[in-house]
Amino acid sequence: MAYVLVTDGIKEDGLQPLLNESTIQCDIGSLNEFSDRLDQYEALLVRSATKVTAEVLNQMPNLKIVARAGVGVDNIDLDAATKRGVIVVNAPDGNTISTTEHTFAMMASLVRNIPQGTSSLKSGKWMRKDYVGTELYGKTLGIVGMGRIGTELSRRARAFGMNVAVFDPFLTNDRAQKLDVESVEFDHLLDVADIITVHTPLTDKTRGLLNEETIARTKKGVFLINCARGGIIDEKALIPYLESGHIGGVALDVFESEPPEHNHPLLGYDQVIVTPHLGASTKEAQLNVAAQVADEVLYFLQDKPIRNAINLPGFSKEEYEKIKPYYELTRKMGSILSQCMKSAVNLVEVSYAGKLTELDTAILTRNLMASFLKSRLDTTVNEVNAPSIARERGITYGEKHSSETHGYSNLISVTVQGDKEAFSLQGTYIKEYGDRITQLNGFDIDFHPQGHLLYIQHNDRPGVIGNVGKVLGEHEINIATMQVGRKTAGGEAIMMLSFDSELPKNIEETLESVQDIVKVEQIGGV
Ligand SMILES: NC(=O)c1ccc[n+]([C@@H]2O[C@H](COP(=O)([O-])OP(=O)(O)OC[C@H]3O[C@@H](n4cnc5c(N)ncnc54)[C@H](O)[C@@H]3O)[C@@H](O)[C@H]2O)c1
Ligand SMILES: O=C(O)CC[C@@H](O)C(=O)O
Repeated sequence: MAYVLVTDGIKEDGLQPLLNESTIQCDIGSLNEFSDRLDQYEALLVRSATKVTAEVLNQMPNLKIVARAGVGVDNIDLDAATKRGVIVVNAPDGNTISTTEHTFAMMASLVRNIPQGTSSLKSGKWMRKDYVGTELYGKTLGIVGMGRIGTELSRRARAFGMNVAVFDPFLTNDRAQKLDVESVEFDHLLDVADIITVHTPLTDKTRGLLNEETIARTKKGVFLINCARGGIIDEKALIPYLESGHIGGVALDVFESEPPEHNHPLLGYDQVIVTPHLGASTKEAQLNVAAQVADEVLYFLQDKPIRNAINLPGFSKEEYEKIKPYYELTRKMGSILSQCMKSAVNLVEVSYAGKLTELDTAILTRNLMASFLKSRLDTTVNEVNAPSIARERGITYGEKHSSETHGYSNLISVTVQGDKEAFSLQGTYIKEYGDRITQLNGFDIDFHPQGHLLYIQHNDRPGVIGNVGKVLGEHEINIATMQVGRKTAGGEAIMMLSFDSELPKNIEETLESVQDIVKVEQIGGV
């Protein structure tokens, strides 16, 4: 039975895939309510209220996946999760339309004083002169961050006859042209926009993007909107410009601290309209994000591919199908390399050739590194934390795509480099034969990496192979397969033997005492 905890009132209708699964027990409530059982959960589903801190992760030693029913993962300590090997997934597009529509509604309300008019009329006044608005038609909307929401918003703004100027360092000219928007530098956007709306994540680069200095550059009467993350617009910086009348109005759905204090200075200004982080609060969005994360968690618990991991390279189902056969091969190669090269390693180089160059191989390299490190360390290592663990241990690794296929349709070549020695391995996947190791430390060889293996380096002399057979026979060890390889007659040679069962621990020493044998390594668990 897998235990899953669902918090923050994630919409139950969307959780059906998890609730209907007989091998999963889903508890619904808060971390506090289930504090005596936190150690049993493998999956945790949250919206934004639950703070998944390093401390919470420590209280959940069995946790393997945190799923955020929404986009922003700023309530999750990603570094701590990654270090622990906990996968973090989100629901990246389930609430895009709702948040776009909310932003648009905020913009329309802001320029036409709708909230102010509503409360004034409800308080018994009829103030038509005070609430003269501004048309959207013909105005320039400045969008900072042209991702999912920025893009959807630009379409709606164009439909309203607005000009759209966009700043996003990752936006290509081609895409800007297709979307019929003008891609501009940030300073230019500040100069030309009548309304500025931010749709970036909150990062070190975007925190305080609109601050005292940058707001000073904006047009007099500018309207500012933040339905992304509190802090992208510096709240304090707004005050002098609201006082002076430079800013025409501000619409905020998000705040630096949520909820904002009831005497928050911005709440006192009539030109400031606010909603309590309602961007994603529609029936449709909540159903979408709940269903998206429920599917992801279910797939994960069933060992199926997940698509929206934040701390793993993402790939589609189609890509996964293509990558699957090489996944097992890279796992085995990592394990063999780690066991053959017992000394300290400071560099791992992975090269992909043939069909593999058409794929996103980053996940394969992570898998290989995880398997390589796992054989050496006594901590949880997986594709998520392999990069940070390698860094911590001073191991640099990299991958490249190469044209050297050596006649195979696909080929993975790995070299691990230490201070004094290096070790290399090549492997391929052949549909009819499965995974094969085709070269080991420069020796051509061909074996299926499976079961208990013995790697022997020796001098190419008559009788060595017979002596190995004799020693193993004396220990009643039955050889399943044997492969030999050499570079030149009478020079260095290797043997790779496989066995049906585990070998005695001391067999390496016994074999190393045989004449002309240079080195023996047992390779287990492949
Ligand atoms: N109010 C809500 O309820 C609500 C709901 C959903 C999303 N959000 C927030 O909205 C924001 C946007 O969401 P999205 O789904 O469009 O994200 P997204 O990842 O699709 O888009 C973000 C865009 O910002 C751009 N960007 C990053 N750094 C930038 C920088 N320094 N300057 C300019 N552009 C930069 C990226 O290139 C990307 O195109 C996020 O902060 C998300 O958390 C809020
Ligand atoms: O859970 C929510 O309603 C907030 C969602 C939103 O901020 C997000 O980042 O997806």
